[in-house]
Amino acid sequence: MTHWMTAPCIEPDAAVAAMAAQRQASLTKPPGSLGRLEALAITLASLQRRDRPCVDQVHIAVFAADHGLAEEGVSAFPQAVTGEMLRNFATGGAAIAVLARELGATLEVIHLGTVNDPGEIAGVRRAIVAQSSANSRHADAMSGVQLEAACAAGRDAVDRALAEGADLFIGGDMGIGNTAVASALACALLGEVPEALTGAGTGLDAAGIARKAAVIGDVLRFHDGHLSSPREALRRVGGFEIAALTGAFIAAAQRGLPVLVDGFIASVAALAAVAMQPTTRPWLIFAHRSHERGHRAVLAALRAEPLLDLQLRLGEASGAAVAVPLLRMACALHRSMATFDEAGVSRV
Ligand SMILES: O=C(O)c1ccc[n+]([C@@H]2O[C@H](COP(=O)([O-])O)[C@@H](O)[C@H]2O)c1
Ligand SMILES: Cc1cc2nc[nH]c2cc1C
Repeated sequence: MTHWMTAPCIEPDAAVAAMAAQRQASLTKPPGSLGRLEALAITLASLQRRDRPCVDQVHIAVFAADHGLAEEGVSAFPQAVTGEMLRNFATGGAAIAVLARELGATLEVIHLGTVNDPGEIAGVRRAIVAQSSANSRHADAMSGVQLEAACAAGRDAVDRALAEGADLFIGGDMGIGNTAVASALACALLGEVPEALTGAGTGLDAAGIARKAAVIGDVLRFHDGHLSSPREALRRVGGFEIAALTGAFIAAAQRGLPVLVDGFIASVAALAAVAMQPTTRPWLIFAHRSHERGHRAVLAALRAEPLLDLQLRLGEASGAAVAVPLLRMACALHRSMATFDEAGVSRV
């Protein structure tokens, strides 16, 4: 039996795209003058299979997990922060909580496992895979069973989004050490050297980045010869929240729910998703270029041109949330502008 993550995704509707393109051409503006906002509206129309797309209902799922690799000193922050941030997400003080409120978006936080587990927190969904992934410098980051559980947690979040009637899915990440993990996975998927894809994360200096790249080099050597399958690469060198995002992106594309992809970590999950099931790709809209070194190469590999470049490097879905108003504007223009005929304006 084929695994659910390799089942094909829904195809965007080319007929609706053609109708939306025709409408764009009829609106009172020089053709093409609204630039990428025009393409955005047409893309959303083809994904949502409606002539007038909308992004009123946005579902944001933030997946939090700890990483065994963090014990190698690859982050500027202590590992305890992952668990501590769970409460901050739930009580509304985290950046994504503020942005979700501004957008009127649904925010759910999914706890996949932390070393300092804060226990039950109202507003945080427990889907514990393990306290942490294992240290991929010396072991597989996770077992096959753990990989399945993490990917299914992402798929389940998409199903909740659909049950709520979401127009758009956003996935976010929280996990100290996860830029190193994402860099290692991106190196495995792209055949790149660590130096090309290793950055400051939460704020390492140049010496810290060099040490982090050396650790990633060790990780890649330890798993050498076993990273050619994207699924195996995700299991051996990935993390629970990255696997959840990978599962979520594939599930969203299989169910026909457009995705707005956040920064570096989410984009590496997108890379894994597209490697596992290439028909995922049309469902992914890339929100921003993160300041994290490596994001540019990952976006290039995905042939993605992100909407924003604001030097954000926070993660937790914040960059995607910031881009939602652009999508809303694109839809409003597409829906509500007058046509040349309606306004009695002369065409060329
Ligand atoms: O998504 C990004 O572009 C991004 C870039 C740098 C850091 N982060 C966030 O910072 C944490 C990982 O940083 P680090 O230094 O611990 O690897 C993790 O919680 C991410 O959400 C996120
Ligand atoms: C405080 C803090 C908040 C975060 N949110 C996402 N990654 C983070 C990393 C840190 C350190």
